[in-house]
Amino acid sequence: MDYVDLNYTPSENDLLSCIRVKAKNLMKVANEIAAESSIGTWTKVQTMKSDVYEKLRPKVYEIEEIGEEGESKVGIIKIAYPLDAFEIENMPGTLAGIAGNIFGMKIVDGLRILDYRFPEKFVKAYRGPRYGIDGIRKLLKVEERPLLGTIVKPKVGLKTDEFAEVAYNAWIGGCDIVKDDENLVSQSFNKFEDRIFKVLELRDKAEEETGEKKIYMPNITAPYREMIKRAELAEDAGSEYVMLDVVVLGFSAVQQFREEDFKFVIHAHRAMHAAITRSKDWGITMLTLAKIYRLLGVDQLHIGTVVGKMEGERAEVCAIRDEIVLDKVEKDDKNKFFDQDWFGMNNVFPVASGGVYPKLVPEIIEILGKDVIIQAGGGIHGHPEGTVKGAIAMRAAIDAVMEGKSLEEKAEEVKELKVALEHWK
Ligand SMILES: O=C(O)[C@@](O)(COP(=O)(O)O)[C@H](O)[C@H](O)COP(=O)(O)O
Ligand SMILES: [Mg+2]
Repeated sequence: MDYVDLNYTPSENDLLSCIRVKAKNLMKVANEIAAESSIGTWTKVQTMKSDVYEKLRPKVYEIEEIGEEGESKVGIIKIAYPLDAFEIENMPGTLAGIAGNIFGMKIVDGLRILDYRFPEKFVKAYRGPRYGIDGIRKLLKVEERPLLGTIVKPKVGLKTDEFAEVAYNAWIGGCDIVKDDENLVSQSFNKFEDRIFKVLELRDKAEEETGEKKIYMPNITAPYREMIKRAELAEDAGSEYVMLDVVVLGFSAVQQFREEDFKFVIHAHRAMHAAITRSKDWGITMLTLAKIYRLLGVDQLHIGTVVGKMEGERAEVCAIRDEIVLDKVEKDDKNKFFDQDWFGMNNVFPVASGGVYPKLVPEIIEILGKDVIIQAGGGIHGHPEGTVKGAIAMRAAIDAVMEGKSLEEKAEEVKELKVALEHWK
């Protein structure tokens, strides 16, 4: 058990990992996971140097058995990795070790990474978000209320002009933000190079007519070099934002994009995350991914709504919010397994999206607070009277909360909200 040292006290400089494991023998599997995720393999090797072994060997410093499932024991293990084992500025390289082969080992019946604690030196090796919540509020000139966004629906299929008109209607109705859907890229019926100019032209028109700052989030997700070309187009067209499907793009592309010289606010969509985050026995928690994306420098990130169509319990979604919003996070041993200091790194604006409609707005704000971007696609374009009225209804729902009124009271003032409350009981 070379890698197990239950008397070890982690140092401030260690990268810490907390893992839920299922296995016949927790001690043995903890030892194997520590080995396989660092300098070891299935057998002793004659090529091992004592200094390598001493300096770079991680230590399993906690093993807590929490239950049994069939013949397997279930436990929470914590491993402390010395930073010298990593090229700390290289996120994909780091994850290849601490979140790589270990998932494939026969000896584990379940392995889920619950949380990482990134020490100061590691955190400071990353740029983090360029804007953070304050920077985005300044840009949109919205001081306190939640921001309102929409996703143009149908997801794909509208021609460029049709798409731009829907965007314009959403802005006129009161949306701050209009975004592409995660799978709208540059299909033949709506080419990116056409859409970006057409939509921003109508954005400008909507700004003039409403006197409000309006934002378009174009999805530039594509193979890297093509993504850069689209970012340059967005820059030329006058976009302050871009949207990245961060999970399908990969950690390398997201890290590299943040290190380019663009000044965009980066909106991170997490399509495919649930393939990694949803199973309670396997994978990596969304909280852990969210911490990684904060380091990599996204400014906005989808975290769930609790009350909408996507999976995500209240405690977990609130824990994720804490990790991306707060500067000093305290552990709760339920979703947050380490105290995490972000050493002044900018925070990330949480995005609540997925099956949202006006009736859910008060609950979302009660759960996540006012520093949230509330997005509705179907909940706006599905309004019986169309997009403009749908946006008016969602905006009124947010205003009701800010004014301390019930939705029903507000619906007496704003008939579009009344229609929406009737339609989506
Ligand atoms: O395609 C959709 O489903 C959405 O555009 C929402 O549309 P609706 O408002 O019409 O539901 C978003 O992609 C989801 O919110 C993503 O999920 P999450 O935010 O959980 O990552
Ligand atoms: Mg979508």
